[in-house]
Amino acid sequence: MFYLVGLGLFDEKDISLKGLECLRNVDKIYAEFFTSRLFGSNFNAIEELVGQKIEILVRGEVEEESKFIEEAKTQDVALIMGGDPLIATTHSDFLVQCSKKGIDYEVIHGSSILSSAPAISGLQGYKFGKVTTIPFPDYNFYPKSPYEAIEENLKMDLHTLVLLDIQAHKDRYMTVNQGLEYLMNIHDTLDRDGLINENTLAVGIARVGSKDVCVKAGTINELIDFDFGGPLHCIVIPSKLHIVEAEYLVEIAGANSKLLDIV
Ligand SMILES: C[S@@+](CC[C@H](N)C(=O)[O-])C[C@H]1O[C@@H](n2cnc3c(N)ncnc32)[C@H](O)[C@@H]1O
Repeated sequence: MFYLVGLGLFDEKDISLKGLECLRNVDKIYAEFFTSRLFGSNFNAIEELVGQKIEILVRGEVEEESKFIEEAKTQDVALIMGGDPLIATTHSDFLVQCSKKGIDYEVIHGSSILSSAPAISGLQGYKFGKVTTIPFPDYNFYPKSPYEAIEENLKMDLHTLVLLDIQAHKDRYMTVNQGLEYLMNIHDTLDRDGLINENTLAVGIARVGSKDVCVKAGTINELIDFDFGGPLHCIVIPSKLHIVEAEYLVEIAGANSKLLDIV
């Protein structure tokens, strides 16, 4: 049997009781931490909680080799990861592989950044459009697509959740500041008036799921040098606000109270 188990957002206490029961009973546990990571936990704490060793896999071992699927023919094997296993990851492919090979499987969901970041931003979940991710730029690689995705959402009065790149093998986790800088660099290269500029309202969010969660709203100009603290970070770019959303951003997320005059 093959189990896909989401660990949730921040530390080992975010594992559901169902997930914990499963992990205490399987023969083997593998982990991938390149799609997300629990920053409030260390690996030993998870091993101690589930009572057995866990093997961490790198991206190639997960996406190309998938040896855990073969092993699941004869044993109970679990693959664990941060967040929800089937949201913003390619892990649905493992279920397809299991189905084709006649291997039973079960998914144990975890809290996902895709619901928790919109929730803690105070904006209405059903008013979010396409999610986008800002990648770490590289030589000849600086895609405009994240900027354009936000623009498309803004044109339809939809908020945007912006995820930020993780390069776990290099221990690099993009910050809100780097993400906003990326958007401003794209803005500066446009030969037209882009919809996102330094006066655009943004919400920087850090460490969702922890007691130390940070939710700070302001213009890009105000947030670009703000210290959001340790990882993980993401950004929300709000579109047209309802008064209830604006009140939350002012009261909870420290936005300038002038926001209430313009909704
Ligand atoms: C690919 S997504 C994770 C998807 C995961 N399967 C899920 O359901 O949450 C990873 C990105 O989400 C954001 N993220 C994940 N957990 C976070 C957290 N606790 N606080 C803030 N941002 C987070 C970061 O931008 C990170 O790079």
